[in-house]
Amino acid sequence: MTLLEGRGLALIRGGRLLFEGLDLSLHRGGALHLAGPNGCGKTSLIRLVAGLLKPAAGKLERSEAALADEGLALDLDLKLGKALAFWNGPKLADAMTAFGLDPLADVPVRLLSTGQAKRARLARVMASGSPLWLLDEPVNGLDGDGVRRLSAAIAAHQLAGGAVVAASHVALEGDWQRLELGR
Ligand SMILES: Nc1ncnc2c1ncn2[C@@H]1O[C@H](COP(=O)(O)OP(=O)(O)OP(=O)(O)O)[C@@H](O)[C@H]1O
Repeated sequence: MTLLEGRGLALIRGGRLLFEGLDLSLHRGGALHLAGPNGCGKTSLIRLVAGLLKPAAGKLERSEAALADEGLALDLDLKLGKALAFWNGPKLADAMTAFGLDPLADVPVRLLSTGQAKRARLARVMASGSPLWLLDEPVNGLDGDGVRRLSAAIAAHQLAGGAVVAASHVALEGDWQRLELGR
């Protein structure tokens, strides 16, 4: 079953054509790595897939999706466990454990370190139970343990029939289709 299908996509930002005639297709268990130089449009494409930007041309269909980007989307004044619970994700407990966040459940979000906050963003996506994960630079800020946890979470998600789109400057563990933008 297809979780993401884009045909003939074009995107203009700041008056500049970032891409056109772009086709995307992702099935259950699939993983798509968006690569390319700074400014080529990786984040913009993730945001387009998330529905936050409109294509100038083309058609996009997708399943329910969850996005982890630079925005934290968590209440800074709440304890992490409460802040994540706000999203009512069906897999919250599993997601907190998967990203090693259980010991931080009572720490206010505003006190989290960069890497801890990154783990929280990723846990929010996993907790959502959404079949399609959209991850913008998911490895940035993670330590080795965090990267391993992310790889394991992605592999388990794929095995369960989910799919992932990730924009990343670094190679990601596992079997990814690669889409090079900016060529
Ligand atoms: N809000 C905005 N308004 C206008 N132009 C924007 C906006 N955000 C980004 N752009 C432009 O869109 C282009 C693509 O940016 P984008 O962030 O998608 O690139 P990227 O491939 O993710 O880059 P990086 O590798 O640096 O993260 C850039 O030229 C950027 O200046």
